[in-house]
Amino acid sequence: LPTSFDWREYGAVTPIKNQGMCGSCWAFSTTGNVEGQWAIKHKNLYSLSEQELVDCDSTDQGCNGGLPENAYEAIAKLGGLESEQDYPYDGEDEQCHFNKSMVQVTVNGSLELPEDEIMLAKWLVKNGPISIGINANALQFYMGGVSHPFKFLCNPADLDHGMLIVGFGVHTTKYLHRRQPYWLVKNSWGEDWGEQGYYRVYRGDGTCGVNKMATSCIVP
Ligand SMILES: CCC[C@@H](/C=C/S(=O)(=O)c1ccccc1)NC(=O)[C@H](Cc1ccccc1)NC(=O)N1CCC(N2CCOCC2)CC1
Repeated sequence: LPTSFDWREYGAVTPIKNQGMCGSCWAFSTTGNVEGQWAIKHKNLYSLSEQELVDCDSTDQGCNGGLPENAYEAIAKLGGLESEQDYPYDGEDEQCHFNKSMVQVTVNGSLELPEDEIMLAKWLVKNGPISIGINANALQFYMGGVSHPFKFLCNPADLDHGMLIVGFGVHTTKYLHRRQPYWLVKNSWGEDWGEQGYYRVYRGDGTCGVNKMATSCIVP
């Protein structure tokens, strides 16, 4: 296992997006995973439509929340995902205007990944970015660095936010030279949030439940 890895270096990650005032984090977590899986398998990176999921995935609740696993299933049932430009994001629940002839990518299944963070890192290096559920308590006040809140402040059982792990690394603290393994996580709250839109969270002790609901789609 390498010390660090970053799928952004391999063109498998689109720029940071912004979900606005809509609880569609689950849709961004889903498209981020599908974008990565497709790019790695087909060698081309497309920005994919979250709005299609918000409007047309009837197994989830649009701006009131959802689960990536439901979304993968919905994409397969609908017949695929349109591109961001063909079905642009509006950040509110709208009438579904999915056009099957405009489908950019398709999905034909999904995987639940192990909770073991070493196995997750190995899977990431081999296969690509991973969709996760996480407890977002530590995100409200995150100003950068490696987030490692106490368990009672970030209950790993209370997952409420969908995000995307795109890589991992180790941060060595300046003064005490303490090694902090971290996950590099893509958020969907714009580039002004966190570290240019990204979140680094401690890797190795299930912080905030980062390992509790790791999934990926399977692309043909
Ligand atoms: C109101 C929806 C909020 C939204 C994220 C919004 S957010 O804006 O990113 C944010 C998050 C945290 C703090 C502040 C802002 N959260 C979700 O969509 C989260 C994302 C998630 C949670 C757990 C694992 C993976 C992904 N999901 C949800 O909120 N869900 C809604 C309830 C649903 N239930 C399924 C069983 O039947 C009853 C309904 C499950 C998914």
